[in-house]
Amino acid sequence: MNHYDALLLLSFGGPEGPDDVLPFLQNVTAGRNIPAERLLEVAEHYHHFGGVSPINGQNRALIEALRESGFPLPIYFGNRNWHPFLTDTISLMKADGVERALVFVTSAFSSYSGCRQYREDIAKACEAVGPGAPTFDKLRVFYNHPEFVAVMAERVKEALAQLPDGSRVVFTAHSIPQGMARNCDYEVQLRDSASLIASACNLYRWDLAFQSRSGPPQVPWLEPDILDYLKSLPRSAGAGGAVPGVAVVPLGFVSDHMEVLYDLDYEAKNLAEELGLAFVRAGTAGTHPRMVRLIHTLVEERTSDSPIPLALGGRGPNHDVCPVNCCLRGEGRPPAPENSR
Ligand SMILES: CC1=C(CCC(=O)O)c2cc3nc(cc4[nH]c(cc5[nH]c(cc1n2)c(C)c5CCC(=O)O)c(CCC(=O)O)c4C)C(CCC(=O)O)=C3C
Ligand SMILES: [Fe+2]
Repeated sequence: MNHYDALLLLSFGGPEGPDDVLPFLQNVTAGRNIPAERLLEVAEHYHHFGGVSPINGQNRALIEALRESGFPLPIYFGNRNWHPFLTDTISLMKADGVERALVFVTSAFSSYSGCRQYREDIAKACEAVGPGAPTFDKLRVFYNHPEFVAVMAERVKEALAQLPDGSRVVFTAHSIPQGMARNCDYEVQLRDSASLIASACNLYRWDLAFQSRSGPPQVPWLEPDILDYLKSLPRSAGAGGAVPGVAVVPLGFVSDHMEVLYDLDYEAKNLAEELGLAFVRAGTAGTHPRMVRLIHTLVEERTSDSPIPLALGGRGPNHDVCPVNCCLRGEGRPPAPENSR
């Protein structure tokens, strides 16, 4: 029997007021190659919503829903980039006598940003806290878990019910540099997850696009961008006929984040309007009761003597313990100019 004293919900963090925006963005981009103009542009996205990202509130609501569901362990909340900072949370856990904890990371897919970087964050925070810090075991990613697939299928159906027949379904996820994508299963997992959700909705076609690209323009990131995708949809009654509308499904975000509010609900929606496309943004998983059940089952799986790991499709349950080279950051370097050597 594997015993754990607590669950840590570990997330990205986001600002909760105008004064938080710049220091938050500085934390996110420290040591990253993000152009200054991009940073100012993103700061404006946050200010557009009063400097408040929904992410922390969504995570607190999920923790509340877990507690109300009779979760068997005390739950702690820590973030990479904003309060409550992971180091403070781990200090608190140590003071409370927690020795061994499971970690639920708020990312359904594996990438440097969603997997390895969180493990590095834990290692750094434990080092800062010093001797007596708890040990942590990360729960596996859940992109093909039946509960996650079921929630997202429900979200897709809700969106399609508001759209004319013949509308397209496009799943979106945060773009990452192609160099980073080569080091992980991010894109394969996204396609697998999207295809499982589409089957659950009896959809015969779906697409995958990316959003929220950052970094210098000469570095290739995953494409197509959601805006280019919308522009590419047939608009006149040609061979296949015009596409009347689109359901945009933020598959890569487990709850509403600034990227969802700004890049989809504002930018993509405005573009769709200009293009004459009906537009519905599907909901995120958020605090759906199935998300709560998902976390219960992931924890039961790790504490049971005879676990039955649930997974749909052909890829099976993802690993519990990451291999040494899992989700390396990758170079993301721009290609050398033609005339240099
Ligand atoms: C894969 C992935 C996820 C999903 C998995 C996961 O959850 O990790 C994710 C989530 C998020 N990304 C977020 C915000 C930002 N991401 C940035 C920058 C970057 N993201 C990247 C990737 C990802 N990001 C990458 C490769 C960069 C380039 C810099 C770097 O190599 O690290 C920047 C800098 C400015 C910009 O250029 O956009 C910001 C502000 C927020 C919070 C939103 C809110 O406040 O509601 C969340 C949940
Ligand atoms: Fe990001």
